Parts: sequence; C-alpha cells; structure tokens
Amino acid sequence: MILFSIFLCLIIYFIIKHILEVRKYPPGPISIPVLGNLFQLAYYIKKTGSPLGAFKLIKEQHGPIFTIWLGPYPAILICDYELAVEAMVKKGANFVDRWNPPNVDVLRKGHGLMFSNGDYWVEQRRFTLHTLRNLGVSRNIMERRILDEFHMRFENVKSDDAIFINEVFELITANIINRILFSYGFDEKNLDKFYSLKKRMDYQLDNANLLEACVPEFAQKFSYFKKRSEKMMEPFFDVKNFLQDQIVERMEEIKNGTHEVGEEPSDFVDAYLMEIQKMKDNHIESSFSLEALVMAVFDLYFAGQETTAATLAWAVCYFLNHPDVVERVRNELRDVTGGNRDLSQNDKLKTPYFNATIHEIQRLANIVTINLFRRAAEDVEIGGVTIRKGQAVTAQIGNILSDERYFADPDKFNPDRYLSDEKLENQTIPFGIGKRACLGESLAKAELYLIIGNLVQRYKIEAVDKTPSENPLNASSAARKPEKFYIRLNEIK
Ligand code: HEM
Repeated sequence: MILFSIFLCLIIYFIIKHILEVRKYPPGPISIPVLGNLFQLAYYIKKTGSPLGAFKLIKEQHGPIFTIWLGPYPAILICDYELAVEAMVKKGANFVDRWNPPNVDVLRKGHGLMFSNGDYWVEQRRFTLHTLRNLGVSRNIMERRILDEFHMRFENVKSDDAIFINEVFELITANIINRILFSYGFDEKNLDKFYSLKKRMDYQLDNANLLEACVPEFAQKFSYFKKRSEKMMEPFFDVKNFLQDQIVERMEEIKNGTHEVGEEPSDFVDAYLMEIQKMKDNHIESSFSLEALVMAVFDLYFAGQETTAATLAWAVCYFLNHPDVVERVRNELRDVTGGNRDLSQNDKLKTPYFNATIHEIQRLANIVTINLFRRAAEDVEIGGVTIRKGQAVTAQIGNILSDERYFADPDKFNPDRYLSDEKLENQTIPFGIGKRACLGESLAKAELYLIIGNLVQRYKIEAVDKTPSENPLNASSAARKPEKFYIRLNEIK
C-alpha cells in the first residue's frame, strides 16, 4: 500500500511538473508527451489518413505554429510559408543546427552532412558544394552524364516491353550519384548487391516510426529497445560498410599505383582523399577524416537517389492520370527542340508550361512527410509565438505545399496555377529553405528537367495494367512514394 502510494505520488508529481513545463511551448494536441502522441496524434492520423492530414487538423485548431511530442521531446512545426521564411531565412542564423533524435548518432557518431552541426558541418557542407560544382553539377558535364544515363536505360526499349518504371528511376538516380562519388555506375556485376541493399533499406524506411527514433538514450539501454533499434539500423550499417569498403579499396589502389589522382580529381572520393592529405601535409586541424568521408558519401548516396527517384515516379503517375497536361508539355518541348535533339537545360526560358508542370509535380508529390528538424540557438519570437532555445523546430514543408491560402484546390494537379500567379513558384519549397536547405537541389532540378522532359518529348507513355493511383502507397511513411507500376513506351517518330 505504501509502495503504491509512493508510486501514485510520483506519477502525479511528473504529470503536474510536465503540465507546468508544457505551458512554455506553443499549443498543440493534448500536451502530455507519450499520451499526446499515442492517442491524440494517432487518432488524428487515423481520422485523416495521414500525418499531413493530422497536422492540417491541428493547424485549424491551434494556428500555424504548434507543438507535437516526439516521445518526451517537444517539436515545433511551422505550417505557414511566410512564418517559415521569417524563421528559417530572416532569422535563419538562429536555426542552423539540426535537432536530432537520440538514435541518429548510433550510425553517425556526429559525422556526415545531414545531421552534423557547428564548424564541422560548415566545413563539410562548403567543401561538398564546392566539389560538386567542380565535378560539373550545374554545368554541361553533369547534363551530359544525366542524358547518357537516360539514353542507356530507354534507348533500346521496345514498344511491347513492360517497364517497371519505379525501379528504372531508382537505378538511374543511383547511377548518377554513384558516378559523382566513385566514377562508376551499377552494372551486371554489382546490380544484385545494389538491389538487395536498397530493398532492405526501403523496408526500414517504409516502416520507420519517428517515435521509435525518439526513445530517450537511457531507455535505449533496455534490451527490448536495444534489439529493436539494432534491427532498425542494420541495413543502414550494411550500406555504410558497402560504401566504406569501396573507399578503402580506392585508398589501396592509390597506394599501389593502380589508381592515379590527377591535378583535377575525377570524383568526390578522390577530391576528399586529396583534402585529407592536404590538411595532413600542412598540419592543419580539420574535420576531414576517413570516418567523415564515409558518412558524407553515405548522405549523398542516400539523399541523392530516393528523393529524386520518387519524384520522377510521381511525374509519370500524374502524366498517366492527366493526358491533357502531357500533350501540352510535349507540344511545347517539341516546338523548342524540333523533336530531333535532346532537351537541354539551356531551353528552360522557352519552356514555361513544362517548368510550371515540374513545380506542380514537386508540390503535389510532396515527398517529405515530416521535414528534418533544426534546433533554436536562442529564444526567438515567430508569429507571436515564443520558440525557446534548444527546441526542435521545422518548416513543415508538406503542409506548406498543400496550404489552401496559397494553392487553391491543393489536392488537384494543375500546372496552370503557376502561370496565373508568379509568386507561387517561390512559395513552392520542396527542398526546404534557409541555411540547411537541400544541398543537392541543383542536381535534383537538372535530373527532373532532363529526364522527365526527354521522356515526354520522345515517347508516348501508357500504363500496362491500370493507371496508378494519385494517392501515395503509404501516407504515413517517411517518404511519400507512389505505388509501383509498369509502363510501355512508344517512340514518337
Ligand atoms: C527531388 C529531390 C530532393 C528533394 C525533394 C530533397 C529535399 C530535401 C529536404 C526537404 C531537405 C531538408 C531541408 C531542411 O532542413 O529544411 C534536404 C536536405 C539534404 N539533401 Fe535533399 N532533396 C532532394 C535531392 C537531393 C539530392 C539529389 C542530394 C544529393 C546530391 C540531396 C542531398 C541532401 C543533403 C546532403 C541534405 C542535408 C543538408 C544539410 O543538412 O546541410 N538531396 N533535402
């Protein structure tokens, strides 16, 4: 009885302490962690069919800035474009660092581009952007590579071939990023390895649960959570090892003279190894190391394929559902190219309807279910709400891209909206905004323009069995992907 009373008092103490604590945060659904998540959020997700729907509902009740609880951690979602700009751009210096769930570091140990912080991140990001530019991203060299990859996959298809288009796009984007990193693409020799790693990683991502990533560090020591976390992270470690083995092999080849690094490095790994050596030779302390290289390559490899491949698959899905749009895009592109040359990024100024169509594809595809979080460096006021130092905050892209205030009838695929309102282009922010915005934006934009554009201008696209649905395969998974489907391509003579 005494023990029970003590237990009860402790629970009441924690609840009261917590209720006092939550008053510091912007309002949200039931402000009791765990319960707030497990019941209220889950109920909203069930009611609306997706986290995006749940956040929309919370926004209607509490305003565009609100708190949800990731286990014991409060996380603030900004669901309005102007407020997101105020926070992430105008007051951007306050939102540079990432806020990471505790188990992120199991794999990374503070390394990489995506979740690292401080001077380490500044140095790594600057170097990566500079190196990608030198390797031809945003120049003709990259355009050529993307087009080569496009031709390699589609040139020999016959009109009665059933093409598993999701998989083809995954391979195209993987090859483009892998050539940047290691100078080679996947072929018969290593394709099985690529697909087996990818399948396992996809499974984990499709079933990933943000709450699970937020189990506090002390609780991760319990056997149940430890085992679950190890199982969840297994495929990521396998990919990390796969990439690390290739880097070590490259180092050995350089050592034994079978691989030469010229003045101009031919890929990211060479450039990075040169940087490590340069720092060592000049006795400069820096963030460049083998572990840092492995994690930087991991982030580029991982972020560089999944996102773009899913967007390309959405593009074909929308085209199959909206033949009128395809016809208009095709006519515009063939007017520009004469139908007898590849579409090039230099044509962009002459393809306003196609540009609008790409914006609309990215807006409606809305592939990032919950955006990555930043950590507030200081107390700051956004839209009348105080965000406190140390809190997790994000510009919730998914809800910004489907905000009726800017995008009338937001669930409708309608590229024309961009032609009648020039401001909408700026308000379409699939790559995020501010200092931590996507590092691969120009590569991704080049891939989308060249691959979608050349596919449409060259081929008539047909669904094999049935037209794929415009609804995502799993509205609750970390990345909104379309269902898997097959197409046929008929070359336009
Ligand atoms: C359609 C394709 C893509 C979309 C929609 C996309 C979207 C995003 C988003 C929303 C973020 C987080 C931004 C934020 O914190 O607010 C991000 C970060 C990032 N993306 Fe992408 N991305 C795409 C393609 C790529 C590609 C091709 C690469 C690599 C070449 C890449 C590399 C990264 C990296 C490294 C970060 C972390 C940046 C940092 O924390 O400094 N992404 N991306």
